[in-house]
Parts: sequence; C-alpha cells; structure tokens
Amino acid sequence: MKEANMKADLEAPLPAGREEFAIRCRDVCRSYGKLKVLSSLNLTVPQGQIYGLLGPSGCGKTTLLKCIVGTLKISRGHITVLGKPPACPGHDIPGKKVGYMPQELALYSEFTISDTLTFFGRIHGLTSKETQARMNFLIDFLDLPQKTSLVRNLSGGQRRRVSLGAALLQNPELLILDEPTVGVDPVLRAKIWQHLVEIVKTGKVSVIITTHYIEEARQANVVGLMRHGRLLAEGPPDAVMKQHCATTLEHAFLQLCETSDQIGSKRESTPPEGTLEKSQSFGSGRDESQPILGVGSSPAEEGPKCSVDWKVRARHVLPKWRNIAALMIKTLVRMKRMPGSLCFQFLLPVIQISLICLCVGGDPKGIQVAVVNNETSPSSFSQSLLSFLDNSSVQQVNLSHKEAFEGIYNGEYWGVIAFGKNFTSYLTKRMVQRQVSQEIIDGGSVHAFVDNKLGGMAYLVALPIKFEEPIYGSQNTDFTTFVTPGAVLSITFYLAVGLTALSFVLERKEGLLDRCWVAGVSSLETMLAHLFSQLFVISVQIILLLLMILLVFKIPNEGSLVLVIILIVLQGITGISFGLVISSAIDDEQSANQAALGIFYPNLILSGIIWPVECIPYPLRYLSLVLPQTYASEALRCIMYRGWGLSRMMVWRGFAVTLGWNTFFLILATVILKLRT
Ligand SMILES: Nc1ncnc2c1ncn2[C@@H]1O[C@H](COP(=O)(O)OP(=O)(O)OP(=O)(O)O)[C@@H](O)[C@H]1O
Repeated sequence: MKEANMKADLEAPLPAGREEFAIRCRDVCRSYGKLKVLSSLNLTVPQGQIYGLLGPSGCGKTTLLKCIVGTLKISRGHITVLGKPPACPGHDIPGKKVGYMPQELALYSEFTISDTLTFFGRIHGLTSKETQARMNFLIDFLDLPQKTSLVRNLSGGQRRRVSLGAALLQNPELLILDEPTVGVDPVLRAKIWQHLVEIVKTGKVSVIITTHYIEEARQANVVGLMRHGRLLAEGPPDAVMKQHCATTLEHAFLQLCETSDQIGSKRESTPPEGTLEKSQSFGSGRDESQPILGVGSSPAEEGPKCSVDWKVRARHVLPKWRNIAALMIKTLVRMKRMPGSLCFQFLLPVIQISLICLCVGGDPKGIQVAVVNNETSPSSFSQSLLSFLDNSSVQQVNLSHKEAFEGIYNGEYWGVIAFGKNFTSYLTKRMVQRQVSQEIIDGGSVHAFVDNKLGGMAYLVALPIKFEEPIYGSQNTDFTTFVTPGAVLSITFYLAVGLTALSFVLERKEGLLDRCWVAGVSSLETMLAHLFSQLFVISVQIILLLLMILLVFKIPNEGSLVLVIILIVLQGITGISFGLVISSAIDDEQSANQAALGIFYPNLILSGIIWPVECIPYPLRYLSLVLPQTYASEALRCIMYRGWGLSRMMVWRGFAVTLGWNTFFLILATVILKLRT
C-alpha cells in the first residue's frame, strides 16, 4: 500500500509524460585515464522541467554535464539530448538550443558586459536589436552593473551573474547550469530560481542545474542525487524526502549515502565471486546503476542513432563565416583593450631586425692593438706601414715589448704588432737580394701575435685576397646581407609562434574553449579565426620589417617585392599554425612556453640562417633540409639578391616547402583540437 502511494507520488509531478524527456542518459560510463568517474549512470530530465543534480564535490556532476553537452565523449552507454545524441551533425546541441554555464567563469576579462553578450549573440545568430533587448533585460534581471563595465573589474558574484546571463541570452530550449548560484546573495538566488521556474512553465524549456545548496533544489521538479559517479536516487524532491521520512532534502541525501556505504562495505566483506556485473547489485538484488527511485526506462534500451545524409554532414563540417567573424571581432576587441601589448607586438620585430643589421656582420671598430716598434726613425718602413692601417678599426698603442705582452695576458689588447730594430734595412735586403738568410727574413717581417680567442676575424681582415667582381651582389656584400633574409623569416615565424602558442591554452583553462564549442563553434572555425586575426598582426609586423630593412638599412632587393611579401606572410602563417599545434596539444602555459622556446635555437642554427647549410655535417644537413625555414631562406635570398622569380627551382622550392608545412600544421592542430574537445 505504502509502495503504491509512493509510486503515485513519484509519477504525479511529471505531467509531460514519461516519453517526453529533454535528456536521457543510459548506462553512461566515463573515465579519466584509470579514474572511473561515471559508472553505468542513468538519468532522465523530463521535458519542460527543472532537474536539480545534487552530489558531493568530486562525484562527477561536471563530468556528466560535459558529456551531455558533448564536450566529453562517453566510453559506454548513450545520451539523448532533445531527441538526438549530442554533437550529431545537423543537431543544435551544441548550438543555439543549449545555454551552458560552466563551473569556471569562462568570460574574457578584457571584455565589457556588453562585449560579452554581443559576442555570444553573434555566435547564436541574434540580430543586434535582439541582443540589445535581451541584454537590457538580463542586466536588469541579474542586477548587473553598467554594461560598459569591464569583466575584470567586477566582483566574483557579478562575474558569475554575467556568465549566467551569457547562458540565458538566446532563450535556449535547454539550460545547463553548473553551480550558477555560487557566490550569489540569497535574494538574487531566489530571483534566479523564480526565473527558472517561470521559464519552464511554457513547457518548452528544460533546465538541469547543479548546486551545493541542497535545500534550494527543492524548487526543482526532479532531483537526482549522485555519489561516486552513480545516481543514488532520482525523483520529485517531496517524494525523495517522503521515502526516507526526512524533513529536508539534505537529510534524505545523508540517509541515501549511509545506505549506499553500508551496501558498499557489505559487498567488500563478501568474498569476491562471480563477475564485476554481479558485484554491482544493490541491496535486494537491485542493480546499483539504477536509481533507488527510478524514473524512465531500462538501461538496456537503445538510444537514437545519429544517421544524417551527406548534405547535412557536409554543412556541419563546413566552417560558418558568422562564427569566424564573431571570433575574429572578439580577438580584435581584446587587442584593442590591450594597446600596450599590441604596440609591443608591432615594434618587437623592428627592434630585432634593427639590432641584427646594426650588430651582426659589421667591421670591428676601435680594436686596441699594442705596437712594439723597435725602429725609431720617422722615415722607417715600419712607420709608413703603420700609417696605412685603418685607424678606425685598429687603435694603435705604442708600448715596449714587455708591456705589450703583459697587456695581452691581461686581456687589454687584441694583439701585438712588432717590428725589429733593423726592419727597414732587412726588408730592403729581402727585396733586392735573391737569397737571404733566415735572420734577414725574420728581421724583415712584421710579427703579429693575435689573441686567438678572437676567432679568425683578425686574420680574415688582413688576408691578402683579391676578390674579383662578384657574379651576384656587390663587391662590398657583407655578412649582414647574408643573414638578413633568413633573420626576417625567422623573426616573423617566431613572433607568430609566440602570438598563438598560448591562445588555446589560456582559453581552455578558463573554460572559454568549451563554452564557445557548446555555443556551436567548431574546431576548424576556432582555428581559422585565430589564423585570420593573427594574420592582421603579422601583416603590420611584416610591413614595418620591410620598411626597416629596405629603406633604413638599405638591404638590396633585386627581385619582385610581391614575391618577397608573399613568402614572408606564408612563413608567418607557418609560425601561426605551429603555435596552434602547440596550443591545441598542450594544457599548461609553462609547457607551451617551453615547447615554443625549445625549438627556437635548434631551428635557427639548422636552417642555414646564420651560417650556410653546406657547413653542417651530413646527417644534420638532411634534417636541416626538411625544416620550414631552410629552403625558404634560400628562396628569399635568391629573390632579393639574384632577382630570381618563381620559374627557378630554388625559389619555388622555398614556397612549396612553406605551403606544405602550413597545410600539415593546420590539419594537425584542427585534428588535435577536435580530439580534445
Ligand atoms: N580533466 C580531468 N582529468 C582527470 N581527472 C579529472 C578531470 N576532470 C575531473 N577529474 C576528476 O573527476 C572527478 C569528478 O570531477 P567533477 O568535476 O566531475 O566533479 P564534480 O562533482 O563536478 O565536483 P564539484 O562539485 O567540486 O565541481 C574528480 O575526482 C576529479 O578529480
């Protein structure tokens, strides 16, 4: 009799009928590595009702919500949301039918309240009039400050309310709210619940809400009590309390936990016999995966299949311009809000290339060289020779033999030039006599002692080589000219890597990536939007770089400027796409930074930017040739200094390798991001 009454109680508040449900989870399992978070979970959210999902911290509520919205894949079972599995092509889950408020704030801190709601409005395809109207309502309803207030200047509670506003914005059919009332004062909390009760009255909107304030869930139509990844009970709050003769939901929940623990310890004390399935039986033969107060059908039932024709599938895969535009505007607004960082991004390449042109490859200046001249006569050959030395490069310091060598050992001089006291007469003898003794040869020579730690530079400067007119370039082509094209590519590449390597890392951490994904933004759209908006930044950087090298440092360009620009832009895209790979694969900032910095030096050295590839030992040379910048640097040098075009293999090879890397990195980043969301 009691049982029959209870059944009637349970069924009474579900006017929509058992078949009408917004969400149905059957036999759902999900693990993080070896940690089993959801095990054979069954849950039903009736259509047009509020479902309060309750449970202690760490029991798997957020994980379940993520599986429901499709950001996490389940390892077993099936989930149906508004009639179809989540993430089924052509289904608006994820999309505008669902409003999702994640546990993290998931807001852009540089945005104002208005920017935030406008951004989500754009993604959901609302007109600016509709967004404006909803914004005014939400600001008033959620008691938010002025819409021009920056999110980063709001209090914790205000930020959570903005986050809730973003979930409510498009009047979704399904609201998934992960702890929306945390940090909200009791008056507003009551108002939020009142609003939820109000919106489900139409029967068209369903809500699933998690909360730590168990008692507030009494206002829900159905509650689900969750523990250790399972649903202990599911039913109308009054029925749950009644069944446990409890006056509060909290009390009922405690009793359920105790019962569950007792059964758990009983199971542990019985010897392990039979299969795992057998050990899951709950109480008197009941399956533990079934809630104590069951609602819905058996876990054995089949879920709906996601079968759609190829046209729907193709439309699902193709990126939507609306989403890309919304994401690009978002990035540009963020840049506008951080003018200092933007100026730094624009100026950094100019500073870097200027430093390379100024400091690398020039002739040494003001080198202090000790001169030991044992000849005293002003008309001696030694004086004449010394007067020919370039005094801007070499600063002569006349010293005695002892002082000069002491100076060398103390690191004061770069070298010693010494003349014997009979230098003039011995040199004359060497010139006029056919055969002379070793003593005359030595006495008639200039003796140079060089601090060899200087490297070969000092010798090279003095080498008696006569260079003929070069085939390409000019007689005074120097190391700077060799290095500059590779340096331009390298700077563009690394700045682009730096700009993008952290982009998803931070957004993923703050829950923004998931939120955008639930709003209907695909991985490809995210990728393309990043690519296009960063292209704007690197375009400005490239213009400034070229102005600097061509006009200020007068680096010659014999070839097509258009080809030069295209190649540098393509290398920038390689950098962006490589940054996107790092960003999609790595979760924390430190590792992403390490990955970006770690490849800098090896790539710089192996790409033949500083020293020609021909000098690299063979095994490493093969590695060098497949790197993104080796052939590209060579191609840029050929265009700029030889005036070659795309008909030459050395030029088109640079373009082909760059395009190949771009395609590879972009596909890789999209696949990784898709697999991880
Ligand atoms: N990305 C992850 N990798 C590994 N383990 C995770 C991950 N996310 C959650 N977990 C683990 O899964 C379990 C369930 O986490 P979940 O966030 O779903 O709990 P919750 O019920 O929402 O908790 P709370 O109420 O505190 O938010 C926890 O033990 C948590 O440590």
